[in-house]
Amino acid sequence: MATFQVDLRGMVDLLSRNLYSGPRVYVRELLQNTVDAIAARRLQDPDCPATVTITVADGGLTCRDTGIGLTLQEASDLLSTIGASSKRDELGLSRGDYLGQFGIGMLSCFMVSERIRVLSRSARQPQAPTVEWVGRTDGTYAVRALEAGEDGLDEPGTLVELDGLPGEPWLRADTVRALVDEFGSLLPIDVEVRSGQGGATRTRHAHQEAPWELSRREQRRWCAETLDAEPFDIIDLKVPAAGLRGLAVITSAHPTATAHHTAYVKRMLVSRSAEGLVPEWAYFVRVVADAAHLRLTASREQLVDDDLRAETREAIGAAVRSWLERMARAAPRRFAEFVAAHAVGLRSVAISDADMLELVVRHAPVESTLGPRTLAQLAASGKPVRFTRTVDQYRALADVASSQGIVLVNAGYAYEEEVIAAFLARPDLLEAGADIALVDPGELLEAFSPCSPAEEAQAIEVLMLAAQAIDPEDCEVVMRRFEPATLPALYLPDPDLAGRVAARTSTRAATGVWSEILGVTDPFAGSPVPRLVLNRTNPLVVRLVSARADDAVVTRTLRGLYIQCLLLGHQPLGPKERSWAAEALGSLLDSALPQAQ
Ligand SMILES: Nc1ncnc2c1ncn2[C@@H]1O[C@H](COP(=O)(O)OP(=O)(O)OP(=O)(O)O)[C@@H](O)[C@H]1O
Repeated sequence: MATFQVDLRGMVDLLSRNLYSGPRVYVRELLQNTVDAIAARRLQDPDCPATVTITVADGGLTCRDTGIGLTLQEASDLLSTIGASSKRDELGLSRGDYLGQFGIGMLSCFMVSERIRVLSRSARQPQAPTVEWVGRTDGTYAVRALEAGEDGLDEPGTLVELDGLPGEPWLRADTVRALVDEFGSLLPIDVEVRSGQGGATRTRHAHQEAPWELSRREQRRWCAETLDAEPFDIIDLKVPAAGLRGLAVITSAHPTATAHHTAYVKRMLVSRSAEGLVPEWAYFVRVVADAAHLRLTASREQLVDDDLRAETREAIGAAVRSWLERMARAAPRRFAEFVAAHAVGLRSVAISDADMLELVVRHAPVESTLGPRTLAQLAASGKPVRFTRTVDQYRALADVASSQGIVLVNAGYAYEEEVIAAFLARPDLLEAGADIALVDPGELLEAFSPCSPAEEAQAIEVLMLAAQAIDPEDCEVVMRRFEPATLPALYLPDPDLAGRVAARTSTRAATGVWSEILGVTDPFAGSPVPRLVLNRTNPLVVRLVSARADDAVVTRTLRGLYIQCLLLGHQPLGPKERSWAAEALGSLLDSALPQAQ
């Protein structure tokens, strides 16, 4: 049977240049091999030295470790076969003790060097001579045992030598130091970087404490420096199935911001933009963690999207949820602060996420005429609850609704109405018998007491004048008795006013032409218009209907009341309404000032 032919140069190119996000990862692959080699040597000699020395000189780099080293046979088999690794068991499964598994990491060095030279002495065969392996980007290699008298290694371990491409910036000493810090700061081995004349400049790296090993105060400082933000809170994370230890940092991130998590595996940095570690609803969480058992992609730059990662995500979600629940119970003020900072985000997620909806319904208060209340509390209040679509409607109707025993909810802020709709569609969350609906001005009007026939008769002239003073298409003026008596009039806007006005305007424009041709009538002509309800219990209204004032005065008063209601309800004023406002104010000032002599 024939076997695949491999174009070696293409293969080397593919695995070195195209697998990784950039050349910088060569430092990580070198470090990782040293860590694995030291781990392997420790299995037979727990007290063996654990040091790595990286020397940057003459445009090249060497990396010397005190690891297990390689025999001639191992060097031929493992370094010369793409995909061969000593870090898998007989069944080809990755071994938990090691970081490597794919047998390709070394090839990443070809991104920065045409040639890789490895000198190695096996700790298993201390008497054997040093082995030399030299590989090139064209896929050729040579392996041999050094002759007596040749410059080999004095002690077991491995030295990897990279020539460096001419002018290669990734091999500059400061870059190498930064990369060692980036990938290896938490590693439990001594790493030294030497540079300058005779390796005179020496810096020590690694051995740093991980963020989750620091005190809370240090963790906060770490967050401020690394995540560029003061955390709202920090949660300790432990997910034994994934061997995960870390922190969930609660940030003020926006739901649309991409969640970047920092993932380490066995204390080696995998990624600062790891994905899939928290459920979508927890968009405000940034995870910093080490997860020994999570699988990595071959480039080792992302976590594999598998069942274990999903299980881990669930567990982290549960930890965040119980943090939220705990805070809602034990520190309501702080919780309110959190909800206020994330109100829009939490609600936007709640619309499509059942768990978040439950949380929002139970813990996030909305503005209501009873004060700030959660939707769950309102549903359990036993009172009719009506919500408004805009903040202005809420302001206009709040007092009147309360006096009618109706609880009014302001659902005028982003996503509030959608959250209420989602809540109403969840019978499992909704209290039986809860009465929650969109406010209907007609319903409010019906709840007002009608005037007596005598009062009606008395008001008939004023109401007829009203139909001339204010265009009935803009607003219909009616009279009722209602509380509070201090309120002379109430403006009941159509809950869908904005949409209706826009539709009517466009229909008017269309029907202007079409009604003539097709005889089409304005479909909005019969729809409910906003109403101005005069309050017969208010002394000013009583005076208006009982004193036979001049028509002009009645007109001005009615328009004045109308403008006052519009302003109170933050309704927009058109040019006509603005001129009425000026007129009303002008006549007020006029009557207040003494007449000129
Ligand atoms: N510093 C070293 N000391 C001892 N053996 C080494 C060293 N570097 C590489 N090796 C040997 O060479 C093999 C191939 O290394 P390479 O970095 O290509 O792959 P890997 O580490 O096994 O897996 P991965 O591709 O996941 O990194 C290793 O399995 C190991 O046996």
